[in-house]
Amino acid sequence: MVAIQETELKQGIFNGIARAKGRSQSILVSEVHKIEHLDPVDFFAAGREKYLGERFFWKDPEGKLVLAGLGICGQIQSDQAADRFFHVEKEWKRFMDSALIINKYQRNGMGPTLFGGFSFDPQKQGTALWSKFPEALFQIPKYMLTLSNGEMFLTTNVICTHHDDLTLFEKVSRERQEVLSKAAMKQSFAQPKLKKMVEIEPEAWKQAITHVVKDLKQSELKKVVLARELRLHFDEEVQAERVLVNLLDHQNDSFTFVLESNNDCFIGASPERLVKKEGKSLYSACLAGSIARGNTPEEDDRLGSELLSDQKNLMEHQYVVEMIKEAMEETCNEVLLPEQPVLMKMKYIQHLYTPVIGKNRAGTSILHLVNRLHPTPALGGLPKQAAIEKIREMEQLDRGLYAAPVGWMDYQGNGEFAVAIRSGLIQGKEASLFAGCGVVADSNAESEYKETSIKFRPMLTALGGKIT
Ligand SMILES: C=C(O[C@@H]1C=C(C(=O)O)C=C[C@H]1O)C(=O)O
Ligand SMILES: [Mg+2]
Repeated sequence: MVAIQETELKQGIFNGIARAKGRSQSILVSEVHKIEHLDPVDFFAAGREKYLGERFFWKDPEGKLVLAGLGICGQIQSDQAADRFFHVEKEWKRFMDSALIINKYQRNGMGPTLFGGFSFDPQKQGTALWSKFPEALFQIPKYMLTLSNGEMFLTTNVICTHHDDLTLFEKVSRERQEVLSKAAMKQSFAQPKLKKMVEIEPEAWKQAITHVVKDLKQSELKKVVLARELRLHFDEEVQAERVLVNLLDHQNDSFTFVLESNNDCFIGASPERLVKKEGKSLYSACLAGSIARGNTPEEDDRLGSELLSDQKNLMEHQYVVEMIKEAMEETCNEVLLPEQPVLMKMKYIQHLYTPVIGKNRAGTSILHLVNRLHPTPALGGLPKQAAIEKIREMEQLDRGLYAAPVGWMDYQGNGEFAVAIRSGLIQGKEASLFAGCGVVADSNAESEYKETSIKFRPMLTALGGKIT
């Protein structure tokens, strides 16, 4: 079992309380410890009893960084459409301005770290489906495990107020020990049985595609992404841990994320980065244009080559490249990207992929970039505003956090956001899955329908179902 030396946290809380008294405001104390190896999923699962509904999980595709957060030490939310990015930024800065940070490791994703996401379109009328998630939802966890390049760290975050005394330290230290003892035990999670699968209005969806294709031929619109929903019914409550383990096993080269809010759970394995910031280095990705994987290596190669030279898919992709390049050039001195896309092969699907790298000019925050980039034409369309309005008008689906930015940022301003696709919302014994596709002037409703069916597969398989 992992035991932690207590002196630094005790001193930190002592100083935090003194600072809270001096300034008449609450103070965040954050302490980082290097710990022995733990399985991050076991850590996440250790929070089931006490912190259910207040947990998150993140893994980047290479597994260089894994985060698992338990409990809510602080939360930033917004239901305001206009300034939600700015609001999160401002509140986060307020926490950080007075925070006491004990962290001798100069690495990303530890110490005070914010995890959460934004909704796709705060101006679209929401439905009951996403009632547990505001337009922006970010958590500062009580306990956070960081797996950073193979080494493991535990961050403890505590809010100190002027009413507190050192019994706060005793409480936190007891609670933390409890979490670590539980995390040291392996747990198993049942695979619920899928009883029923309902495709929401597939025919109406195809008609919407045909309608949009007509619009694309008659207006300034070049691309619109339309998405649809699958509703699943199970014999028992679905536990996020089971789905998470399945995603990590079968979609390991994705961004894997879990964000709980109340009793609902948003979860997914996305191949698509929105933006990553590491010091001055910025990374983004253009991912659009899709084709199935082949059943044999030869068929797979043939499909890959077909995708690389298919005009409809190249067009779908090129719109994304143009927009991301332009957005990155606004804040970067130098933007590098290859001239031609390459293939990104996932388990069930292959995509056209263009990586983008930039050197950030001083002062641009990751949230500024998230705001500028979201939604890229891979998830919204082009021109941005007209496409969002078309989606608002034509799409039945309440996207909620689907296709929107989900990710983390730390107190040093580093962070990463993925585009939350290949995702689903678990609600007790039910779940909704989401999938969309880029509609351009050459699109055909039937093949876009098939493309979205493939895109449901990662989540559907993780939930124990399959598409025949
Ligand atoms: C919208 C989704 O995927 C996006 C649409 C793609 C396409 O239409 O070719 C490809 C990758 C993603 O940017 C989804 O998976 O739901
Ligand atoms: Mg497509």
